[in-house]
Amino acid sequence: MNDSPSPIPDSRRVEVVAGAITDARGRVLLARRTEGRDLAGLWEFPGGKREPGESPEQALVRELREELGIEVRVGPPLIAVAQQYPDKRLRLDVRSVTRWRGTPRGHEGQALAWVPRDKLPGYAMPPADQPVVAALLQPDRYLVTPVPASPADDDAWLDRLRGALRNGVSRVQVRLPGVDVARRRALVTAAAMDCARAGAELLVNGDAALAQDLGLGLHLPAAQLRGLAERPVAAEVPLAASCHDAGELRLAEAIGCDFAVVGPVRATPTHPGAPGIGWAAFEALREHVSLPVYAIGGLGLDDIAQARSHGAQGIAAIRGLWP
Ligand SMILES: Nc1nc2c([nH]c(=O)n2[C@H]2C[C@H](O)[C@@H](COP(=O)(O)OP(=O)(O)OP(=O)(O)O)O2)c(=O)[nH]1
Repeated sequence: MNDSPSPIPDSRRVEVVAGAITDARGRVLLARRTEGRDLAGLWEFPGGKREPGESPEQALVRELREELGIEVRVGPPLIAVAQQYPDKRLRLDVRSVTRWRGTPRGHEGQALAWVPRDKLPGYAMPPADQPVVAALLQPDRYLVTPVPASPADDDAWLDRLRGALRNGVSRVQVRLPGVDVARRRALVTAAAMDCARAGAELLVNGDAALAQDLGLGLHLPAAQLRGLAERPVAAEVPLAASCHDAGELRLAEAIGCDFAVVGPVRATPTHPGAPGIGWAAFEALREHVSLPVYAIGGLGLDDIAQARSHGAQGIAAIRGLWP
């Protein structure tokens, strides 16, 4: 599928800064957009448009004073999401806020709700907010396993997987190209037990039958994704896809993928000769969908903050996450 050029000119770019305001019980403050405004009735993170000459921090302090009557200390960046809307290109820059003075009230007549984190997906929100909610709830790293060189290495491979789980990985794609069916099944079964014990999610790369059989998630290579018109596994199991262009991302969203992976952002030994697309191209692709999207290609833990600043859920990696 080809990338269609964006129909929205750069002059329609709108910079918005908002707060993920979180109280001591971990609840997040949402505000409901009032009637007569764009996206009326949807819930959002309080904030608003940056004015000329304002830094994001200054804009957020002003907006939250005007809208909620509180004086905030702006915390670290959570994620900045570029998103295409029918009439504009939005960039929603969300900052964590855990410290403020005063009690938030809807000074513009907007309803407010303190929402426990796990209840956030139940609130209808604008498209740019879906990746923000995912950034609050889902892992910022996605391990893709390397292939054990020979059957003699399978035990060591499982040891390394356990090491990765101990290091905090909680979303894993088992990718075993060239490994025969029986050995693949044995490795995936053993890996699934370790992941379950660690509370981690496991997705099998490219083998829908095996995923279905073992009740595991499925990760679709782009070539498989392109042949699908509907979700190939039950709604209860995780589904993800590797995508390289806007058409593949839209298809991944349309068939109900939970998240996608886009890259290579940098050149990597796994794909010799393929140059990295860079962060600007990653961000431009991401804005076509509201799925959480991991960046892949030569990335490691040190790249997570930069990935988030370009709208990524986080990083996906083989070497960067394998101990
Ligand atoms: N504050 C905030 N705005 C959001 C979020 N998600 C999202 O798509 N937006 C959009 C809605 C608006 O188009 C824009 C924020 O501008 P604003 O709050 O100053 O809204 P407004 O009604 O004055 O703007 P508009 O109707 O003229 O677009 O960003 C969010 O979580 N928080």
